[in-house]
Amino acid sequence: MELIFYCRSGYEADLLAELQDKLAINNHYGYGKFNKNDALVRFHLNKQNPDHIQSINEITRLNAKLPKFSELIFARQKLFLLSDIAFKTDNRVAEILAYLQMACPKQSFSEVFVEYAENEKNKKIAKFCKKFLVPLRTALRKLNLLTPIGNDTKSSVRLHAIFETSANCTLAISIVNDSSSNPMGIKRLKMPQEAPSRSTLKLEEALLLFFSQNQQTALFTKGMRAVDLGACPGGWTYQLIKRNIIVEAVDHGEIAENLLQTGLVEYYSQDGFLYEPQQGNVDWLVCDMLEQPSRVADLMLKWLVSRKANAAIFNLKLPMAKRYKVVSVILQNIKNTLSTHFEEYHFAAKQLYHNRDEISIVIITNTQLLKALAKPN
Ligand SMILES: C[S@@+](CC[C@H](N)C(=O)[O-])C[C@H]1O[C@@H](n2cnc3c(N)ncnc32)[C@H](O)[C@@H]1O
Repeated sequence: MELIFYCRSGYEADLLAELQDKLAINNHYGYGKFNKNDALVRFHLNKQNPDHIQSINEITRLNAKLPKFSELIFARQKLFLLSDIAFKTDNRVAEILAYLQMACPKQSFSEVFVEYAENEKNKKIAKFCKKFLVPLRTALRKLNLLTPIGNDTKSSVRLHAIFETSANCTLAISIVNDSSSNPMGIKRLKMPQEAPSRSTLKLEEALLLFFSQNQQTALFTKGMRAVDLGACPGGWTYQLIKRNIIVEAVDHGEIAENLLQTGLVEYYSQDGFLYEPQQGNVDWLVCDMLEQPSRVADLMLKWLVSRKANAAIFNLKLPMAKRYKVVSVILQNIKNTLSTHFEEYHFAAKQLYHNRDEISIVIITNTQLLKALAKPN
């Protein structure tokens, strides 16, 4: 059995190191393969018969013992390989359907993605993928292999047709509640016109990835207070005031005038490492200061442990080399400190599409906010 993961181009070795580390926790061993900058890693699991195509049920059972997609920092998508197909004819749709009927007859899918791993080389296949989606989807629908639109009892698996060239295709499946719901594992966002910087998309994506809509509504309520360290020109502050949060924006730089005019932003030209909240504490601490990651992590912990903040969202800049190793030590230190000081806490970390050489982290330590997090989707 082979697993397929997408990641940011250039991060393949980091993702593989993470996979080896996290799979070994449950005694899963194997080997990974990737080409540098391909944005894709294939991981062959030992002790799983490679020639036997497992049933979807078997895959689901196996998946329960693997690290969850949400636990993988560098993975943009988590897939199970069905087959690599070298097309023999021009009728690619027919060949894909023939394979599916042979390998997993009557299996229906919640949806189908025709996609590629996002790298420089693959840009030329984008147009083909876009065109190929319609005939493949139509053919799957005709055979009742796709959950009909509007049907609430959706299949628990998604079909992925992955292309590098039009002559070959890799068929894979993802488990709907343990994978990215975005084609290519990429959350595409439109730059909001009133936001003063593209950085705003980092916080918007983080909120969408880490929380469901219901959770967001419960976690960000009118009148809550936040501190934004390294706020300028104000992209993150913009996301917070959009959610009716009062923001103390801290930075020596210049904050966008339109944010100040909302009446929800108080600007403080101070050092983020020394700043103290105006009312002693806040609901949310956010931080996008480009600083040494361990220094930022320590600062976040200081606020959380002393109850100056109930929750935090922050970015950690990644080092140039051994990124997984360095970051996993920092994250383990964070978790150790949290476990010492809190009976219960929520922690998640991910490299987002809008992150470059950084990762985004969310931590919630406050009991009320943890309850809000328990809201169903
Ligand atoms: C990547 S930018 C933040 C962008 C911002 N999140 C946005 O969405 O517009 C980093 C900011 O951190 C600020 N910064 C760096 N070190 C700081 C410090 N010690 N105290 C306050 N601000 C700091 C910089 O001035 C810079 O404006």
